Amino acid sequence: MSRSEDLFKAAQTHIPGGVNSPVRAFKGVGGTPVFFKKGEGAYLFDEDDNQYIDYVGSWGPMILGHAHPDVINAVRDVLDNGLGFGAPTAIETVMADKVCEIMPSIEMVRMVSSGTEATMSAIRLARGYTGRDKIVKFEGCYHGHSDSLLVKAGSGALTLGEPNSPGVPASLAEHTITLTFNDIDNVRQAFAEVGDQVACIIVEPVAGNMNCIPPKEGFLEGLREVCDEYGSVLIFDEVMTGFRVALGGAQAYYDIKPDLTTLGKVIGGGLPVGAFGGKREIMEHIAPLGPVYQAGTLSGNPLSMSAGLAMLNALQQTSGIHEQLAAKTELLTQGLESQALLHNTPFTTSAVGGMFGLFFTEQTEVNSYAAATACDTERFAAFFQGMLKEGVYLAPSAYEAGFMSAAISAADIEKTIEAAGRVFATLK
Ligand SMILES: Cc1ncc(COP(=O)(O)O)c(C=O)c1O
Ligand SMILES: N[C@H](C=O)CCC(=O)O
Repeated sequence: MSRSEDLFKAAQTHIPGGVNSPVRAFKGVGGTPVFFKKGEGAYLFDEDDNQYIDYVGSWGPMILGHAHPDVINAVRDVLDNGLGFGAPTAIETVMADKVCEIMPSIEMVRMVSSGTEATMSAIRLARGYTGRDKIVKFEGCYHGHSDSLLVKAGSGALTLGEPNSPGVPASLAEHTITLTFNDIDNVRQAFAEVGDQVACIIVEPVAGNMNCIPPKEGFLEGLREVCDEYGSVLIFDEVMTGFRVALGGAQAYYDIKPDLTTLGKVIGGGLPVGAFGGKREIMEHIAPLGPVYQAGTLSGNPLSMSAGLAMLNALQQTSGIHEQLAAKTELLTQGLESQALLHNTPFTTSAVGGMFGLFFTEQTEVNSYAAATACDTERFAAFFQGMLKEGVYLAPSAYEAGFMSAAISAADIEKTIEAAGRVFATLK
């Protein structure tokens, strides 16, 4: 790790905390962040030439594994034509058609450059469409770092202990109502009081930014009902779950139709992309069709569109890929649970499709923010460091989901489980 240590030291001179996104700093697990130089299939290679089985996948987009030839070649094919024009290109329509085909709740879609932009724009659209200011989100859910959404947020904000970020004006944060994920009674109660002022509910249909917490049966259905009753817009933030838990995302997996959907990660094949889309009636309020302004110089960038389209085509054309991802995730989580049991470590897991969670807890199931934040984060940190030494790269925070890729083999999973056995044996 000596080169990573040197690089981290050098990075801190001109980059705040030495990283360009806070979770990368390893504050939740201690030690020095690993500096990577290459990814290939299931593996990452660091600057010291160590190899790791990767269960982060760039936080989700590398669903086919790193440097997948279809994606790399798609980028190569358009590279020589120029990197962007700030004007329409044909591939944007192909992408829009593909997204609408895969997710039928989306009748129109607008491309942006990150998940943050997607959720920020969807919220503005919901406000503009309904003429209401208040929004509802859930504690521990993360929807990027726009002001309205950095209230009781998950991911790095939770890892660093700042779920309510300084810098967000109180006069803006007061419009964000934060409720309890998986508690539909809490939602009904809040709507009984102020429902007619609520522009939208935004939710991660599978919460992946406070570890990985699947929705309880009836929770998402309840949100749909409440939004219908009060005329609020239901936004599924599928930046993580889209094209991952099923080709059609969590909305296909749970068979619930949101009004708007936000996308990111997979849709760019690893390049910076986001998107938001949904009902035509709502999307027609976006400029230039309607008055709600939203724009982006780099939106629909040809490289990102080509990479994303290659990814979506590969996912669509590889039969059974999501079933295989789910089966491999199950193999991993069950194997880890067995090893933990063998070594008397209180531990449980969650899994939805190609997403999973690891919890150091006596509880057998973790389905709330309170339960997730009651888990033993010190043990998680020790486990993380042990696994890193064993050549397994997990998300460097107890408040992040893990991601399976199609490139990870049964043999890689077996190696991971054996490594975990050795690490569990060392945990106090
Ligand atoms: C569910 C969810 N929404 C939104 C975002 C924001 O995406 P980005 O980091 O691309 O801005 C993320 C990840 O960061 C996410 O996991
Ligand atoms: N949880 C985030 C993405 O889903 C982690 C990525 C980041 O903030 O750098």
